[in-house]
Formats: sequence, structure tokens, C-alpha cells
Amino acid sequence: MKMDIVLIPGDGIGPDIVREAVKVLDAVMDKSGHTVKYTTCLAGGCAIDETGVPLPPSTLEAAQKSDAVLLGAVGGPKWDTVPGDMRPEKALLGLRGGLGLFCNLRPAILYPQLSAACPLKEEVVAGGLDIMVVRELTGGIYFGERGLSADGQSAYDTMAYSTAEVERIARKAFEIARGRSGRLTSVDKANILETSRLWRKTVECCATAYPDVQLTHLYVDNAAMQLVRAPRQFDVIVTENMFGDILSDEASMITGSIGMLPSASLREDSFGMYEPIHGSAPDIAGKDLANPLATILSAAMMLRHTFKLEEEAKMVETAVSRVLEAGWRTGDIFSEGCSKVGTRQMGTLVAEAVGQE
Ligand SMILES: NC(=O)c1ccc[n+]([C@@H]2O[C@H](COP(=O)([O-])OP(=O)(O)OC[C@H]3O[C@@H](n4cnc5c(N)ncnc54)[C@H](O)[C@@H]3O)[C@@H](O)[C@H]2O)c1
Ligand SMILES: CC(C)[C@H](C(=O)O)[C@@H](O)C(=O)O
Ligand SMILES: [Mg+2]
Repeated sequence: MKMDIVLIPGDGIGPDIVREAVKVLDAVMDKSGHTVKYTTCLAGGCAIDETGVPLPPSTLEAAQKSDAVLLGAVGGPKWDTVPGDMRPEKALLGLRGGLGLFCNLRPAILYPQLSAACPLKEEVVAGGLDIMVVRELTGGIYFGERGLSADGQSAYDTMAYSTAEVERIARKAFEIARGRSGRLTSVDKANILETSRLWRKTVECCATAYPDVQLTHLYVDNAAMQLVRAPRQFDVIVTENMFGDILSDEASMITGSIGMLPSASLREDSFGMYEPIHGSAPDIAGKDLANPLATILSAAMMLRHTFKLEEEAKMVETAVSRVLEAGWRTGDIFSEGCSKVGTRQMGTLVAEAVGQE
């Protein structure tokens, strides 16, 4: 198979971590005989600096023509004062919205080797943790009308959802839950928000087609609390855009670090954009300190979801597991008795472990 992949390294640690994921993808190509063509494109702060806009039309076009996109991260203090519509983060919304990527999968898996890096008590996570957060990605408050009054003294953002938008993400979540333990938690704020009441009603309607899936509803504040009290009660969580953003950062820390959580942003066909859930981490950018595993695991999700190469995806995940088993850790997941490595060495170790017997 020939894969046409657009790379968008972005800002901060973005280039560091994408470089390591490419190392690992190349190792997979060597072992599997597939071939890949990379096209590197600008988005985010670096695109503002080069072209004056966060998402150059050429980047969106290249992404549209490709099979899949691997993105690092965008943003940083340098661009924090630019007007809202021109911020680096707008590039992400432009890509997600422009490519129609409504379904964001964020798997929070606690590798048994990383139990010491999990901040929760041992007994709370005993038996492991494997939660799939299904986040609606092209609607809600991120994409609603917003504004600032002329005198700068008031502002608004609008959260809007249609039944159709809720239905398509709910169906995805039910399908995913059906393929796992059959438990689905829908998270909303139906005690306050009209959009959440529509969300809940629509999810309930969808549920009738999935009698084998056990559906429960939680308010988002309770869900945030339950995630640290008893995270093992969750299997698949489905929620709207902003709640999913916040809950996935929280879930990531239970797995040891935000540097461990990959994501896939999907639509109905096989195209996808893959990125770690964390940001550009300006505090550690360019210092060889970033954990590249979330990006490497995002590349594994790309092999699985876009290219349907399950075996190759598992090769990458097994390689990560083996490197952790051997005690190698970046600073964010380090614990006593382990060996500390930098971004580059972690990438090299995983690439070397790919396809090892
Ligand atoms: N998808 C994206 O591109 C994305 C996501 C979130 C934030 N951002 C942007 O990134 C910038 C920084 O945001 P922030 O500080 O709130 O969040 P962040 O995720 O960049 O960093 C939060 C903390 O986690 C650490 N961290 C993040 N990724 C890490 C990794 N791979 N290895 C080790 N440590 C890691 C950072 O050092 C920092 O201490 C902002 O401009 C924000 O808008 C972009
Ligand atoms: C940078 C921002 C737009 C983005 C989001 O909120 O979706 C990020 O936090 C993420 O989780 O991917
Ligand atoms: Mg986020």
C-alpha cells in the first residue's frame, strides 16, 4: 500500500514529536513493505509568521487531497495577543471543520508499566484502565457565533447543536461501545443547558437501536469527579466538544501524563487527522524533554483507522509497551528505578522495537 500523509508539525514541541512519530512510521514501512509519501505543511503560529494566517489555504488543500494528516500541536505565548480569529488555534478548528472531522476518539489507557506515574491511589486503578472518550468535534461552543462589544466590556460565545449533529456522534459511540464492554456514558449538563437537553433526548432515541448497550447519563461536573473517584466505572464516554476537551485532559493524567494520550479525528470515510491531545508545551519546547508517545500512538491510530492496517498498528503499540517494560521513561512519566531518556532517544527506542520478535 502507498500512503499519502500530510505532516503538520506546528509550534513548540510539535516538530520534536512529529519527527519521532515519523521515525516510527518509517520503521513500520521497513518491516511491512508498505510505502509512504510525506508532505509537510504549515499551520498555527509558524504559519502566521510565514504567511500571515494560521491556516494557509494550501495546507487545507493538501490535507484534503491526502489520505491522512499527522499533526503535532499549535500555539504559544508569541501569538497569545493576536486577535481571536487569527490565533494559531484557529488553524485546528479550520482543519477539523473544513475536513468535516466530527468524531474525535481519545483513548485513555493506563499501561500497567506506568502505574507508578498515575497520581491516583493504587487500589483505585487496580485492574487497569481503558476508557474511550468520544468527543463531538465540529459543533458546540467552539463553532458557534461569538462576539465582543464595541467598548470591549462584554463578550459572548454560543453553544448550538442540531439533532443531526448529536445523532451521528451518538451512533459512532454506540457502535464503539457495542464492540467493547457494551457500556456507554453520555455526559451533558442537561440540568442547565438547552443544548444538553436536546443531546440527552437524541442519545435516548438512538439507544433504541442498541438494546445491547447499557446507556447511562451523567452531568459533566459529576463525571469530572467520578473520573478521579472511580475511573474504572467508565468504558466509553460520549460528550460534546468542550466537555470532551476538558474531560480528556483529566483522563490523560490518570494514565500518567498528558504526553501519553493520542487521538483520531474522523468522519464517515477512512480519512482522518491524528494528533496527541496535548498542546505545544512551550515550557519544554526544543529541549528534548517532550514525551513523543502520544504522537507515536496517534500514528498507530492512523494505521488502524485510515489504512486498516491492524497488525501494523499493533506493532507500534507493542513496541511502546516493550520500551516501557524495559524501564525507559521521559521526564513526565519518570518514576524511581526507571531510566530517563529524551524525546529523540524515546523515538529511536520505539522505532527499534517495532516488529521485534
Ligand atoms: N492540539 C493542539 O495543538 C493544542 C492542544 C492544547 C493546547 N494547545 C496550545 O498549546 C499552548 C500551550 O497550552 P497549555 O500549556 O495549556 O497545554 P499543553 O498541553 O501544551 O501543556 C500543559 C502541560 O503539560 C506538559 N506537556 C504537554 N505535552 C507534553 C509532552 N508531550 N511531554 C511532556 N510534557 C507535556 C507541558 O509541559 C505543560 O506543563 C497554548 O497555546 C494552547 O492553546 C494546542
Ligand atoms: C487548542 C484547542 C483548540 C484544542 C481544543 O480545545 O480542541 C486542544 O485543547 C485539544 O484538546 O485538541
Ligand atoms: Mg485540549
